[in-house]
Amino acid sequence: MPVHIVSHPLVRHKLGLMRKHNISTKDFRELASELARLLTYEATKDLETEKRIIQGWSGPVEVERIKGKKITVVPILRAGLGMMDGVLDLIPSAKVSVVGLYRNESTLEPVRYYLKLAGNMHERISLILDPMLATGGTLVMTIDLLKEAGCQNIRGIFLVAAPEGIRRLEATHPDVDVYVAAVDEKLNADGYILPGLGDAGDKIFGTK
Ligand SMILES: O=P(O)(O)OC[C@H]1O[C@H](OP(=O)(O)OP(=O)(O)O)[C@H](O)[C@@H]1O
Ligand SMILES: O=c1cc[nH]c(=O)[nH]1
Ligand SMILES: [Mg+2]
Repeated sequence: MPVHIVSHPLVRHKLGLMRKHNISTKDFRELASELARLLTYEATKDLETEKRIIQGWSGPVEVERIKGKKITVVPILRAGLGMMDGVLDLIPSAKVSVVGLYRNESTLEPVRYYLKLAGNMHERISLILDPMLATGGTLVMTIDLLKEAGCQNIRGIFLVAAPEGIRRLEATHPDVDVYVAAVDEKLNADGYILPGLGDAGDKIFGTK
């Protein structure tokens, strides 16, 4: 199943705080980062580990470490940057691949303006970060770019998703799993999620 709704009480509580009208930039930013950290915990729970023996304080001890593919974190500019610190808290050695896309306000189609991916993408797990999955156009274009670069293991972390975006993801990239704090009701005529969070980029960067 490509959509995982993370319903931990801390996630539900923090998302509820983010929905408040007139929330401050500071609070919105802090909560976006905290939620990203919690969602990362879920999005990485199937990573394989391998056993090895190390010298512990009382002698040799068997420990585990993450095996195989390395993770690259993929924030989608701008708003995805607001989730990056929380994710890197848990995966501090991850390489960062930056995808710059904005949504054309009239057509709602994504427009690409920047791309800088880590090397050897075929060896990596991509963890896409964006607070909002609305029509899904931005996510689909990002996955297209990652697959073109050779990445075969892609997952995404979003704070809020719309059913429309999830349907589009399932139709185009059913191999990609997404982890979300909530799936909201629908999109409005301007392509904003209802009840949603409003414009997440503006709220994280304090622009209007
Ligand atoms: O699913 P979609 O319909 O494509 O919409 C979602 C995209 O829209 C927002 O970005 P926006 O274009 O506002 O850019 P910003 O992050 O610079 O504010 C959001 O952060 C997603 O990237
Ligand atoms: O609800 C939405 C939809 C797209 N982008 C946002 O920031 N919010
Ligand atoms: Mg925006």
